[in-house]
Amino acid sequence: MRQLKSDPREGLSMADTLVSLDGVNISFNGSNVLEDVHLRIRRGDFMAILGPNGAGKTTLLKVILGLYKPTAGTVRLFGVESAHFRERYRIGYVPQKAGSFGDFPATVWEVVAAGRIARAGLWRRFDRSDREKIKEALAVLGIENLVRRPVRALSGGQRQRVAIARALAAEPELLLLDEAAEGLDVASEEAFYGLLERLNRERGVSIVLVTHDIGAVSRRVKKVICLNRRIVFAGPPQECLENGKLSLLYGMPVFVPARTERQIRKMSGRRR
Ligand SMILES: Nc1ncnc2c1ncn2[C@@H]1O[C@H](COP(=O)(O)OP(=O)(O)OP(=O)(O)O)[C@@H](O)[C@H]1O
Repeated sequence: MRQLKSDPREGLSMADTLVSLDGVNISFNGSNVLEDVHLRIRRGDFMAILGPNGAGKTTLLKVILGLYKPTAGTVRLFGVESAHFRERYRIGYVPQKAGSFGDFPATVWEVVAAGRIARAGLWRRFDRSDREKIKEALAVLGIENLVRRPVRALSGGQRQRVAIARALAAEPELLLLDEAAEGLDVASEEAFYGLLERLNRERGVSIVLVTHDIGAVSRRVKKVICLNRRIVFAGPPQECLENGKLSLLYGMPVFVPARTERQIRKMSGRRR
């Protein structure tokens, strides 16, 4: 296993670089979906990936997760080449429509406990520390009171929380979320992004989320990646909004209405 000690180009310790992609290409049926992607995800990052439909956002997450193998380029996870990386539990994933669960008959406890298997292993019984971590994940998401309920009987917002608690039960250092707020009403969406912000700030979980809603996330994320096969912009959200980068990304004028503090207070008030 090749373990890198430092990132010579940037003078940073690899301990701070959770994911690095260099010159990553991937193609399906002969057409390029990602081209020459260079990306660093660092400890403490809170990053949004934006881009039009079919831009390769989900593919990028799947490359990081090791689900897709790039046709060219290198992927390193926690300093280790992806093909040799064995500690997959360090990266949590909430896929698109993760909260749908269909008619799955499991309870909230069972679904969240299943997330712990990634860390505990399939062949070992849960010990006290596993159960504590499951309880903690439920508590962080504020769903301890739902443990006995079948997930299929929950609201969309509650199911999203279950999906995230399942990912958190494995104590990931990096959480990847793919359009996880889709289908939530505006107030639930605000609460959801607030929760991610707290996970990032208070628990030190690095977060990368794919979203179409720059308006909702721009106040919260520290960095925006604009992807359209290639990374066309990487920087602070304000710079992305001010310099017409989104219009370039989507190939048409884009106006992002910022939510005012008053609107947000009103929405939060409605939830109480
Ligand atoms: N396993 C696969 N086999 C073939 N083509 C694929 C596969 N996965 C993704 N693609 C193609 O790659 C392109 C990018 O897909 P991807 O899901 O990454 O886009 P996206 O930016 O997440 O889009 P959206 O915003 O619509 O979710 C699409 O044209 C898709 O059809």
